[in-house]
Amino acid sequence: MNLLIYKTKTELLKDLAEYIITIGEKAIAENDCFNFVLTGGNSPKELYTMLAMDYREKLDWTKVYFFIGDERNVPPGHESYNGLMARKSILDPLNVVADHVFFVDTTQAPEKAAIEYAKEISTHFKGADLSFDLILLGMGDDAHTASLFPGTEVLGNKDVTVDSVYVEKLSTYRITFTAPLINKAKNVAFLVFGEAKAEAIKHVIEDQTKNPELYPSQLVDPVDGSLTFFLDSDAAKLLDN
Ligand SMILES: O=C(O)[C@H](O)[C@@H](O)[C@H](O)[C@H](O)COP(=O)(O)O
Repeated sequence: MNLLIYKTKTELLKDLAEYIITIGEKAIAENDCFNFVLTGGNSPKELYTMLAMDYREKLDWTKVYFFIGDERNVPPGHESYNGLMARKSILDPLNVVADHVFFVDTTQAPEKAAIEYAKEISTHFKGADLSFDLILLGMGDDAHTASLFPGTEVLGNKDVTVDSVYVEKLSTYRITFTAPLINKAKNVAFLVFGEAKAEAIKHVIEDQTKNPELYPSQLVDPVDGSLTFFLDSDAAKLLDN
């Protein structure tokens, strides 16, 4: 596990953008494509815009396939649909073509949407191991990641798949990568900044005895891949030096 702590969010985002480009270049050199899973939420918006604007010429974006690690149970045009945020901040500015975008079809019921999304991903990987080149993750102040929320059934899903889950505290369904699917990735990177996340980060990174029911991000432990935390000093403030 790599722990990278930055004084400012700007420094963090620049380094993370360069990290993403480096992984993309390697994936394209090796397999002529870069399978890149975006995180939802607010944290990545600035990063996505930076990639689309400042790093437009730094990667052959036509070789990138974009996925989303979790989705809310709202229509695709809804303002809180993660896919819409991704379209606005990076996909449309980079003119990404439709068949390079794999998002959750939330016009279907959550369970069906999850099954369909898992099928699409499996078809994309032509039945081979579902091993993404990079999965970008955010983290909530309750230590959830993707839609792996504390105390939810999906935490116990041992399948390498996409699942639907009812999240009591939000009174809504979510569709999410399971922890085993995340852990199949070649590289996983958390993007976490701000003081509100400091308590969660401390538990996720420093707890000797893991308690993933309470701190689901502790489930992220790639089988063969790399795990890197990109934190600002506020999010890292409770960590022992
Ligand atoms: O659908 C989502 O909201 C995300 O995938 C979720 O896991 C997010 O990464 C965290 O909730 C952090 O969200 P912020 O970046 O908005 O703090």
